[in-house]
Amino acid sequence: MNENALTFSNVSAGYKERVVLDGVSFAIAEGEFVSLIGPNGCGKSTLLKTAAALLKPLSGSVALFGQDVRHLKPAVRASLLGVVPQKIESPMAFTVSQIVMNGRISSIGPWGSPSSLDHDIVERSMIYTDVSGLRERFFTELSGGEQQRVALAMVLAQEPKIIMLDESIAHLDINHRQEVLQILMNLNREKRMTILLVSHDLTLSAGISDRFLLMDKGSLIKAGTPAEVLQADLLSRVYNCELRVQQDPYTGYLQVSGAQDTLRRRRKLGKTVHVIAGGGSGLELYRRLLIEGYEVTTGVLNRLDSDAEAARALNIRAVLEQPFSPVGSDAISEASTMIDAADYVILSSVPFGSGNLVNLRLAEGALNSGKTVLLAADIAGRDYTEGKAALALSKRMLSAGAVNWQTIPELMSMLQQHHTLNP
Ligand SMILES: Nc1ncnc2c1ncn2[C@@H]1O[C@H](COP(=O)(O)OP(=O)(O)OP(=O)(O)O)[C@@H](O)[C@H]1O
Repeated sequence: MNENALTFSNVSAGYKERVVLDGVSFAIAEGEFVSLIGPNGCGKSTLLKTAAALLKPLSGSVALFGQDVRHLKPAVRASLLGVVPQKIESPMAFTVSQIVMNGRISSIGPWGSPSSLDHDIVERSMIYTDVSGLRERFFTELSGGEQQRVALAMVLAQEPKIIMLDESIAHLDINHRQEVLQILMNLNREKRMTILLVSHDLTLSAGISDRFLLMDKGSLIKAGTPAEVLQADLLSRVYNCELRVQQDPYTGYLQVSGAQDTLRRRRKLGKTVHVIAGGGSGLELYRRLLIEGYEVTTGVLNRLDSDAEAARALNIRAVLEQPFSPVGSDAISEASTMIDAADYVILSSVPFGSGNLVNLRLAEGALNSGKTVLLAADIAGRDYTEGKAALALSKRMLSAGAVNWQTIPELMSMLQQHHTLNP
């Protein structure tokens, strides 16, 4: 049976007041090649820093080959784990060969001098990563991709049992990326080196990984084979955009795409969407609708509402009412005119109270005049009106043909389908 190389047991970790990792548990067996994926800011680098004992867990524990990382002496830790960071800082004076020799420090010791074996290992690591031609150059004067290859050479020289790479191949050109991946795969297959690769290239990772770990907002939300994790619905939800997963007919590997054809669609669509929002619930909707090429109008909003500020910043026409006032008749008639000119009316997940219930009535009017109305689901938890009037109104609208939406990617594809069928 495989021993676990890395084990996270219910780990929470973060920075000062900010908790980033929230109860993360997983194990990576020795010899596995695992890709860690997830949107920007979800906590991937924080997870790596915690694994390398650069961050102390607030609770839970991290073990390397069964031993708590915090109890390992630095030299032992370096013999088990090497991390190639996103970016490495180096004092001006270090040359490439000095940096790579740093990888040997934990075995040489602070007062020792490199043996011929150390020199051989450094040489081999530089040859593997194609940096031996740069050996006398100062590290800080190298390009981003060259620096990444030197950082990898340094970690290879460390000869650890696990290598973790934090998007370290992102800056490499296509040739060097293939080479580095080949080196990692050879180390993995021939020397049973365990690899944990933080990656934003899901297709590339699908072709080389035994398993994926998918993170979102500090939690590990799915772990499994590429086929188990690379599910279009799941990825679209986590990355908050429309994604497609297909199998390459020649290699059988999974390919994740979507950006190109949505990009092609992103021109002016000649369709207007009126958004009923408030309290910040409209911001992401405005942003996504504009990017997709819709004309957007909004209201009625109170003047100091954060959605009113967002609409102004985005040049979105908005019907505004005085701060902290219920929606008055002038604003209602202005909003009705705006809604008449729109192709769709979308209600965000705005809370309803007596002051803005009229917005829901405006949407009902639009529905009754034949417009497509899409309501954010689960209004019950946001209904602060007397007698749950908003909930009753939304039920009536749903039975008259309004449609519920759950997530923004789902809403975007509903709109897309609708205007493909009704150009
Ligand atoms: N030194 C720090 N101090 C305070 N907050 C931090 C620090 N480093 C990261 N964070 C925050 O922790 C969260 C997770 O960051 P992290 O770098 O782990 O994300 P990530 O998934 O690696 O992102 P990316 O894909 O953009 O590299 C982010 O909200 C980030 O702003």
